[in-house]
Amino acid sequence: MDAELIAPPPAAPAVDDGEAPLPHEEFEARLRGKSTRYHIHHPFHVMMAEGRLTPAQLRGWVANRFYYQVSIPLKDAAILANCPEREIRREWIQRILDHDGRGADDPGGIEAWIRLGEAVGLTREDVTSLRLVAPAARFAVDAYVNFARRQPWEEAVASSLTELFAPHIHQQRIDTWPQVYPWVDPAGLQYFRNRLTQARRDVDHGLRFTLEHFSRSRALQERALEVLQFKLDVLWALADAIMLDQCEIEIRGAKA
Ligand SMILES: O=C(O)c1cc(C(=O)O)c2c(n1)C(=O)C(=O)c1cc(C(=O)O)[nH]c1-2
Repeated sequence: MDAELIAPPPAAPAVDDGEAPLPHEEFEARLRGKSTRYHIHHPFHVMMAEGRLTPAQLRGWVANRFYYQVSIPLKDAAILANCPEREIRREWIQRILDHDGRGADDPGGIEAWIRLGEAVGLTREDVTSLRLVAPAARFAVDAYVNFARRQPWEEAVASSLTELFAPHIHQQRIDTWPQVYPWVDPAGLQYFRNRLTQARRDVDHGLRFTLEHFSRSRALQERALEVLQFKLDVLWALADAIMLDQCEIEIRGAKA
């Protein structure tokens, strides 16, 4: 099954409708203005930051989110496969290495997420087997990978720009978890620390490209905003899926 249905409609051709493109500063402000729809505002993430998740719920989030972690390199490989520009590929390939790792000295983000799993009390096998991943979480993440496979690579680049807002949520976890979840081994937070610099570097590149490429017409700029909204919806749907999964587990537990 794939999750194509929640992807936005195919791109409209970049017609010159007479409206001038927004200046870069204004276009960037519109993209950044999408932060109000970021999953940091989702009730599950609000509860997480306030320390209101039970250990089982926090473990459920880590286990489900692992499916996003292992899918990001597939999404980035789809962008590489569709992109004929060597300069872009040279930069973009770093993202795959960040997650997959470069060898023993740099085991990469997927390994760091497994260690986060261990820090919250899961086993490596609990995480890597994907047996705790809810069906709707898979659907949300697959929609993102399928989008990158099927849509123009330039749109897939723009869809990664939710990372504009990610350093804030990573920093929030680094700041709050030691107080509100003192039972979590702090070594497990290394994933979030690594992402602070990696996400900023990714965003520099992705934003520069998006501002240039999509400013060729006002219609293209609107399309970039639509694509960013699609990705925000993927993250929101993923949080919905995880929250509902935790409710279902509790209901089953109460019945048992
Ligand atoms: O923990 C988060 O809330 C969060 C959000 C996002 C995001 O905004 O897409 C990413 C990440 N983390 C992340 O760790 C990561 O590596 C990442 C890559 C991408 C992407 O779209 O290419 N998003 C994100």
